[in-house]
Amino acid sequence: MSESHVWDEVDAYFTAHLAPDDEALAAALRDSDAAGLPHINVAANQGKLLQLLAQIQGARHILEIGTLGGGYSTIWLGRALPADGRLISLEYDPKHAEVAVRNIARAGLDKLVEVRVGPALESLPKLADENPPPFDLVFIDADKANNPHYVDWAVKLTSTGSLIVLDNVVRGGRVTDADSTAPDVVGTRAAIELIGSHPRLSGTAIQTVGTKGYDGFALARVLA
Ligand SMILES: C[S@@+](CC[C@H](N)C(=O)[O-])C[C@H]1O[C@@H](n2cnc3c(N)ncnc32)[C@H](O)[C@@H]1O
Repeated sequence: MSESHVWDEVDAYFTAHLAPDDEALAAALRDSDAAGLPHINVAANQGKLLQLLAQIQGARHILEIGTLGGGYSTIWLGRALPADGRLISLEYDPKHAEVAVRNIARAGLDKLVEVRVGPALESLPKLADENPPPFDLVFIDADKANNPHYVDWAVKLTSTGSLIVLDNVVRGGRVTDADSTAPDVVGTRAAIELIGSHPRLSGTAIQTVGTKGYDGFALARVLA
């Protein structure tokens, strides 16, 4: 039996009052489960944070790297968009993408959201070749080893005032380990240090605790 923590109850309380799942979000998680996909989506109150950040940005163009099958964060973010907005979500695994596309359609977001299948480092240059309008918000939540490359691409595909959100930056505390050779730690450290030293980024990182355990995220604003 898994241990119960006080923060699980606190998250349940916050979520019930501030970020309850509706039918489309609950069904997305159910379908993702039924397809045997891992439970590595953001928590509901984190999804609501992403939605609020997109709304605060007045986002019309959102880029997500790492869709998963629920399309769960995608749905939270997609709901922040105006009717002429656009969200492009990049997903490596065709099975994840297939389940996500169904969930996104059930949430009524298929006109606004496009899931592109393939390794993000191949999808990103293709996307750049299309000369898209700058993305107002980029949510990075895929393979952590490539985090510095994703931050780099995010800077290229955004403009002054855009927001970059990088998820899961704590790595169970291992992010402090400069000697680590674990790809997720090395990638996350490189991304944090890139944000810290980049002349066009102003960022911070926050540790969190909740239903997803001990975790954290970084935010970076794109400067002129
Ligand atoms: C943590 S999950 C995304 C969770 C999702 N953002 C949510 O909160 O609902 C990470 C996803 O990134 C995908 N991924 C892993 N490596 C990738 C890559 N190189 N390019 C694109 N997607 C990748 C995985 O297949 C997985 O579906």
